[in-house]
Amino acid sequence: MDYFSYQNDSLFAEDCDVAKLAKTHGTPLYIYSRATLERHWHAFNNAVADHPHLICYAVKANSNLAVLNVLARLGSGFDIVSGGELSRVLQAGGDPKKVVFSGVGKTVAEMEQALNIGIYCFNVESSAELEQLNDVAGRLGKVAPVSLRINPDVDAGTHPYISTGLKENKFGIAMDEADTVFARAAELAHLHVKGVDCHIGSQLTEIKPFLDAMDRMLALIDRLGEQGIKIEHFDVGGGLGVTYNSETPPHPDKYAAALLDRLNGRKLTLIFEPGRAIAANAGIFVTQVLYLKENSDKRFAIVDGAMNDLIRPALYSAWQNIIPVQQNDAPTFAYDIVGPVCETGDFLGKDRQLTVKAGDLLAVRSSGAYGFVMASNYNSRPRVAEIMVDGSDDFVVRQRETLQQLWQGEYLLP
Ligand SMILES: Cc1ncc(COP(=O)(O)O)c(C=O)c1O
Ligand SMILES: N[C@@H](CCCC[NH3+])C(=O)O
Repeated sequence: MDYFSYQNDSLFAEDCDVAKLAKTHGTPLYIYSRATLERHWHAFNNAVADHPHLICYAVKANSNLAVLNVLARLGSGFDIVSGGELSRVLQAGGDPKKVVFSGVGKTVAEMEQALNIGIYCFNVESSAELEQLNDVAGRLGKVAPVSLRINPDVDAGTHPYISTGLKENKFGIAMDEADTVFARAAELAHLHVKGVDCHIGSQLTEIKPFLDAMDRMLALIDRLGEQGIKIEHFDVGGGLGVTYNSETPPHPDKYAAALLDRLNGRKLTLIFEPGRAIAANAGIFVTQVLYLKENSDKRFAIVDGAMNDLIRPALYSAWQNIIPVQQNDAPTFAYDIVGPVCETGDFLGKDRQLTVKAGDLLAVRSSGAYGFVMASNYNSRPRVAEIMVDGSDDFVVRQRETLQQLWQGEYLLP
């Protein structure tokens, strides 16, 4: 079931006419579907329903308060990477007791904030961070719950910029140091060792790399058990891919079944940190064609949305489907869909077969994850509005930025 589909040639988001939303709220515009977010979260939660688990949505994928609130209402936990994300989770009604804190560069202030609030676990990524966290917890008279993020050195088979589980990547503690760092963690007075975690990359479309990583992590967990270090949970990270084009990532059911099979009866709570798999296909980015331009080689559709609004195509050459908001049968031509930003890399798609004219609306699909959250004000472009649809209702969940907001906090010299 696709909550973004055509009714009489007009694109709908659930029961809302996308063209009408664009007219009411202007373009460019992000539109999210509540039903899709909920379905994707339940897909994970149901997949492990019979096993102790926690689904910690990766806030970085889409941190709009309404998105977090929809998931918090389902009982979701959250994977955060900053004090800012922790504050957002609280603001959205999320339960701090279900928060795991990842990231290679947690500051003392962020550690203090999370310890004072009382989160589920810190995912510690280096020896230096471990010592720092122990000191901070001691100073506050607290015991920090910790999991060590281990870099299993497996190839996730994804884009190099979003691969995180190789030795050459900055993430996690190297596997060959893991036993020593765990032993150190176990003897530090202000830490309580709870778990082991890994996250090998994003947009994985095969189960095998996950299982390769899991085998190495389970071997570590078994060794730690023999040393008397009891591990309560295994956090498998996020990374499950989505269909942007023709990828066929496993359904969470299949993915979880394979992991549970590998657990082989071990009594470990499983933690999942899905971001993209929950949010990407729950959102579209709507943009309007400003001008058509052609030369002897190329046709361009110049649209009002740009790389500052949706950077994935420019940054990773990511392919996202671009579809008309109003379908028709007229002949199609190959267009590069480009934005107004002064960069050659400013494109949303290249060589797309479309029928378009100035004024038409286009929707870039799969834009709910790593879309708005990566937006910038480059070229002094205000960040766009975000809408959430729920059946036939639509809600502004973030207002379009104003020009005044752009230079708020900037000052002229006296
Ligand atoms: C530690 C951690 N957990 C979870 C995620 C979410 O990843 P994804 O959106 O691919 O599920 C990321 C980002 O890759 C991450 O770095
Ligand atoms: N921003 C990336 C994913 C990064 C994953 C974060 N650890 C993307 O759009 O694909």
